[in-house]
Amino acid sequence: MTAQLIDGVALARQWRARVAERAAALAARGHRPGLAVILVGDDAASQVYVRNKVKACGEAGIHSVLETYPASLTQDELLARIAALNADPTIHGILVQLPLPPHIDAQRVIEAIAPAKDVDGFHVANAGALLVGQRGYWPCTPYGCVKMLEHIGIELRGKHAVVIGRSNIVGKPMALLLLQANATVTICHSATADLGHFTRQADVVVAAVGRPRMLTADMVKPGAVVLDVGINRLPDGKLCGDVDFDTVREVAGWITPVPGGVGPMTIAMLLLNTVEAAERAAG
Ligand SMILES: Nc1nc2c(c(=O)[nH]1)N[C@@H](CN(C=O)c1ccc(C(=O)N[C@@H](CCC(=O)O)C(=O)O)cc1)CN2
Ligand SMILES: [Mg+2]
Repeated sequence: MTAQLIDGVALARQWRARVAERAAALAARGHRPGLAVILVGDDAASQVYVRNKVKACGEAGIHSVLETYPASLTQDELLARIAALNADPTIHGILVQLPLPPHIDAQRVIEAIAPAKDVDGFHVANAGALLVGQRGYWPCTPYGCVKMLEHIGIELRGKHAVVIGRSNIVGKPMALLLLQANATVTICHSATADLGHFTRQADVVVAAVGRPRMLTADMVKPGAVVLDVGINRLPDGKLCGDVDFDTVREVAGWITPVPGGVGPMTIAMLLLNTVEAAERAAG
């Protein structure tokens, strides 16, 4: 059996078109959605991601402002910029691209963003809202994974989902979203003994560890859905996921590629959260 591919590029395109319709409807009422993107430092990958975000905004009819600062920017200077954007009525979403330079406390910066404008869903108020099932903003990568699972029509109730990774931006929110969909959820991480013991029981595996091709075919139950959140740059410059795609695709029922899987959905969900924030502000 060869797994069916979940095409993140095509699904993201569909979501971006839906966002564009909602943005146009808001603009017609005089409420053009606006996103501020802040980049500190010169991380090459981050530069690509913020450029892609700004471009995607333009295509969806979302106004965007890109603020780039040198790595020498102080934390207080960054906090002052966020305070100004919090007070700017033309801006509905604010995101600070991660990672930040080491002299800046990322969590302190995230907590400075008004929760209503935190379209990354990283603020503790949004994390708490997800935990207790209240309305808030969901982090874009796990949100994109949920949309992919909905798209393939898998019923999660009673299924066993294994999340590999426990970061605040992917692993933990992913586990909570799967739990909300009535899956039985196991979180595995770097200290998990015998990872394969867990993943072999999984109907859904979400790999978000940042270790190239660590999930191999012998660790996957035949027919399972495998979502690969990893984006690893190999020494030869090629990109690969956390999943050993070529072998796992022979066992899994569904699989996401890297590139072209979860990554494009992350940006589509950022746009969705931004248009949602603008709708909420417009009333
Ligand atoms: N403030 C944030 N910082 C970071 C986030 C985030 O959601 N908010 N996530 C990641 C980076 N990221 C978005 O910011 C991101 C990474 C990758 C992709 C993507 O589409 N990747 C492509 C491949 C791109 C390439 O060639 O390098 C793919 O998977 O097809 C989108 C968004 C960390 N920081
Ligand atoms: Mg830091």
